[in-house]
Amino acid sequence: MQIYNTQTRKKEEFVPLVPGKVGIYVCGPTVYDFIHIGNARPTIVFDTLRRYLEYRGYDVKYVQNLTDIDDKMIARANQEGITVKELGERFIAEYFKDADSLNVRRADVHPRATDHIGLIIGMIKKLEKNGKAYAANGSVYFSVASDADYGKLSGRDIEELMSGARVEVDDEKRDPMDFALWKAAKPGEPSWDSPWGKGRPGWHIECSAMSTKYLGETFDIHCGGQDLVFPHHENEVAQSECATGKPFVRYWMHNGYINIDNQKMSKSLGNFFTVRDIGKEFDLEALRMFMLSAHYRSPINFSRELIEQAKTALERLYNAKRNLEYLLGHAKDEAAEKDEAFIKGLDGWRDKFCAAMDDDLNTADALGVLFEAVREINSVCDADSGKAAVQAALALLNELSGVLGLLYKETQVEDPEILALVEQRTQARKDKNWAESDRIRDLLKEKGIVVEDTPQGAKIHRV
Ligand SMILES: Nc1ncnc2c1ncn2[C@@H]1O[C@H](COP(=O)(O)OP(=O)(O)OP(=O)(O)O)[C@@H](O)[C@H]1O
Ligand SMILES: [Zn+2]
Repeated sequence: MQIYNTQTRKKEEFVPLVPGKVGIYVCGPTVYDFIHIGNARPTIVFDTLRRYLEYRGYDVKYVQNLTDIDDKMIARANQEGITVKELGERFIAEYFKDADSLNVRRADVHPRATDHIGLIIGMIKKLEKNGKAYAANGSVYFSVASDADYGKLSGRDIEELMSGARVEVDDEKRDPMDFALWKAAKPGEPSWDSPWGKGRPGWHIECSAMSTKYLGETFDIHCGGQDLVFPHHENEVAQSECATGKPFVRYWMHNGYINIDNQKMSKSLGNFFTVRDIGKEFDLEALRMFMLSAHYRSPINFSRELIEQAKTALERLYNAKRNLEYLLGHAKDEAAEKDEAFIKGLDGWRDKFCAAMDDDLNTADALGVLFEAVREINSVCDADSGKAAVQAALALLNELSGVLGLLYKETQVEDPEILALVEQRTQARKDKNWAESDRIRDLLKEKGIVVEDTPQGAKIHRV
């Protein structure tokens, strides 16, 4: 697989550190509010990366942190009159609700910053010992000037950064580019004991400390949105490499923005839609489809029309699936003449799908392949097809859409109450009692069941 590595600014062949195993760290949300659909992009895209690597046989360890202490957390908790801990618990639960409704699998570990204070302090002490950090008035800062490699991830020139940085009045930092590893406690803020007095960790250090704990000092893939390249990830590299003396991350992957009118969707600009709100208007599987319809590094300008399009595209996949399930229930055991070539041809679709995903996780092209495959399946599979052919087509459709985390909703209806209603409706139609048949159809619709009358009888499926 080729991966575009932000650090080298080119596509590189992905070779894991340990054959057969992959360690992935994704910067997760700061849990002070509901996530917006910009935040949902890395969540969905990197969940798909994980699924694909597993599909290709890798044993993946996937870690996503939850930032549950920082300035935004403290400000919001004060505003709401609750503790930072209560705020964190509330929005961690809300985050998982959204992740579940986007069919994003739980990470193997979801470390929280506040559960790792001792570990973080240990790393800061190491940096101090290595001459890379200094304490000032109960806070500790990373000394950017002490790190000759600083700027290598984002490709920024350190001299330029230094000269451009603003010097704050009363600044206790030696250089304006230095950043906080530990922040001395202010009155009313949550704090922990440390060698420098009471305080709390800075944001960047939590990711360095927790990724190392769960994935090792050097690991394979680190992901996040483009806005994190600088300063967050640049600072992570500096902290980790200066603490361990080893290379930190082998491949850096960054997703492009979800924009509104070509401006990044963000809380501070107020131009955002939460996943929860979009979920009131659309089935969130359509939002997942929308995210995967573009390459993860391309910006997407958000519009409702694009989600509508994604919904229609998704419906085409579900129709194909239902059709195959229906055919399977009626197909003959013996193969039709056309079946052998058709079954052989299915492997070609799988190969093309993987070729697209191998090209820097090109989900847009992979979806294109899936739709081409569906077009062929729809035109070849019919009432004459043998069972094996229909089964193979259905398996391929489920397999490839499963890699993308799509097409997971139940399509078959087994609920006895629903089946009894369908039976009553069939009887009403036989009796030419159209009013009753329409009434039952509407009742079924309310329960999310659509009835289609075919020459073979009533076909039902979930909406
Ligand atoms: N508009 C966007 N498009 C794509 N990814 C985004 C967007 N906004 C944030 N992200 C990503 O979402 C993840 C969670 O970010 P974080 O919790 O820092 O967001 P936030 O601070 O709440 O967002 P905001 O940028 O709106 O203030 C990060 O990987 C970040 O890069
Ligand atoms: Zn991070």
